[in-house]
Amino acid sequence: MILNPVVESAEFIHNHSKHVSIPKDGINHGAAKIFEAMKKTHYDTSKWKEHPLNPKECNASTVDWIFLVDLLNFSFWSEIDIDDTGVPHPDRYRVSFKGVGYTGYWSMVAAINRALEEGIPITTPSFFASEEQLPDAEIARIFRSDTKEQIPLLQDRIRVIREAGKVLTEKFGGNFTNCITQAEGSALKLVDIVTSSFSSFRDEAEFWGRKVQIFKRAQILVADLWACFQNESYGKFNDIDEITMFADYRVPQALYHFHCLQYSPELLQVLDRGQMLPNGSELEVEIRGNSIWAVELIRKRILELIQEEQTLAAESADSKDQVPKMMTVNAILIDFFIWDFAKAAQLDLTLGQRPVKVHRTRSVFY
Ligand SMILES: Nc1nc2c(c(CN[C@H]3C=C[C@H](O)[C@@H]3O)cn2[C@@H]2O[C@H](COP(=O)(O)O)[C@@H](O)[C@H]2O)c(=O)[nH]1
Repeated sequence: MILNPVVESAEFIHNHSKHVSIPKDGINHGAAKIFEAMKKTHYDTSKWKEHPLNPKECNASTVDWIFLVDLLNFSFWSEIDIDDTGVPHPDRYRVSFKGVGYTGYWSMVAAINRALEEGIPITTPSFFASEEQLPDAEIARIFRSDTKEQIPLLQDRIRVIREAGKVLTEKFGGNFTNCITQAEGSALKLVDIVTSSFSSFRDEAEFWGRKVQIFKRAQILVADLWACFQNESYGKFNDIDEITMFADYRVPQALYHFHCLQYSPELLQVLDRGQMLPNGSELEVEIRGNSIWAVELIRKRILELIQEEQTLAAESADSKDQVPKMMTVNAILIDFFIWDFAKAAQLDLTLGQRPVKVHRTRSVFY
């Protein structure tokens, strides 16, 4: 059984952190709230297809779509929209698709869907590998904005697109489904194949003299396959529960809101001033590593709550009653739930009783 290096890294970061800590009472309180809300909304993998921009069909071309989306799933915070309240600043980067204007993560997805509607095979690796078929200027046009702010890190996006297209074409027969086949049903093996084959997915840092793995985009790539295909076909994994939360900049903000993270006064000042945190810096690694560790603790606590419920139900239910089916809860569903909650409640997160801004790091890793 392969162990997830990200779990071990997260615990190491947690145990060596000076500016970020995890209050135990916060975990118990947050886990109870999240568990109740997940039960109420029957939060499971079927939610993935509900978003208008996520594909409804699940086949090999959906795998291409998920690969490209998670290849580009990084760095959407705006230099213009500094309040970031969820009511988008009119000038921040925005892409309209089917009459709806999208900002943040969804703006990138909207741009890809718009290109496909325009008949551009943007998700085909042999196409996006080729500068002849797809010049840089055409990639810039595909990610064009409704407003004066352009998509962040456009040149890096072009670079990672070319690298991924080249590696898929030269090493994996031009198709990510071949990577999935090589993983032989193991989510962790697929994360390992992705992070060792594509440098833009190798999201790790030096911390206290050792390498720590975060692997946010590689893990969310596997998670999106699992959620889309609902543990069937290209999304079938026998160790999916080993995947951790995805250390972005939005979920840490929500975890702080849920009292599951505690920040030092110095760190709070850095965030409040909107100071840039370099990728791999001590403060940034502490935020990301403790976010992963906090979700591991939340998951453990939720599994205890489910166990308590099952025992109670078994004791009180007489023979004919059906003991309620234990819902699947893993770090992926907790993460997706928190992220969707954070987007829906962004106003409250930024203006609430414990307002904290997202940390500002420019990086291709998240
Ligand atoms: N931890 C975590 N990070 C996630 C996602 C997603 C998209 N997930 C959707 C797909 C399936 C789920 O059901 C969600 O509906 C994007 N991100 C990250 O957020 C940041 C963008 O934020 P903003 O600028 O506010 O849009 C950026 O770092 C991006 O990489 C997630 O799920 N978890």
